[in-house]
Amino acid sequence: MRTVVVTGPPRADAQDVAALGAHGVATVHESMGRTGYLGPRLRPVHLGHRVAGTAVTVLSWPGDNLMIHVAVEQCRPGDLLVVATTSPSTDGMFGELFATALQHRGVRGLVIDAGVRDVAELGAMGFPAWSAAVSAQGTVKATPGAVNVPVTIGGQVIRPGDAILADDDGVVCVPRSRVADAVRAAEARAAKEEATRAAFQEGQLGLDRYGLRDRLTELGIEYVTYEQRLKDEA
Ligand SMILES: O=C([O-])CC(=O)C(=O)O
Ligand SMILES: [Mg+2]
Repeated sequence: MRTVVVTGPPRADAQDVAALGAHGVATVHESMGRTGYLGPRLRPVHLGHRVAGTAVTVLSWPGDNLMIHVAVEQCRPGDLLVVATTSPSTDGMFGELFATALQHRGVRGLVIDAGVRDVAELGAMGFPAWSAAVSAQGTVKATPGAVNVPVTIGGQVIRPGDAILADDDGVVCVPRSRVADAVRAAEARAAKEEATRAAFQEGQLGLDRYGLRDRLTELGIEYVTYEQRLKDEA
């Protein structure tokens, strides 16, 4: 593989990314037409974090974290490191030493389609990470890869500078050119959900609020009393 390190790619607008971070992953994913979600394999290493940042991408050989070291130098405050491997791997490519270096550079977190280790230390440092695995398996620093090229995780293409939002529900990628739109859409959805929440707190049913009773009729779903059901079964 040819080693490519792309320096200084344009990032999504910092204010838009900050506004995105006010919303949950599910809200943003839904409001973008159910796109961008990296899938359930990417799990939070620790619960309770919600971060939004701009992607610095890494394509690494499995079991080799050389390119993560290269990528650290490319990171700026507000970035979020996104690591993919050229073939599936669960090795523990990332731990508290990397997190220390990234924290020093103002990096908001890590998304890695492989393993992390030093889980207790990452928790104590408050460094947010989402990974496909937790693994103590050590790795080498030997093989070329790429930094700041498009990578694919969970079927989603992540380009350098895209906005990444991650929380307890997982990770969503918003293309750099769509972040402002995504914020507007998320705000609209959040307002709609706020009204729904208030209605549910008052006891309104989803069946009525969403007009689902007609749907049940269309689907031919019948209501039968328990007694009738017993008779029918007899
Ligand atoms: O050094 C490594 O290979 C990964 C690790 O454990 C760390 O970053 O602390
Ligand atoms: Mg370590």
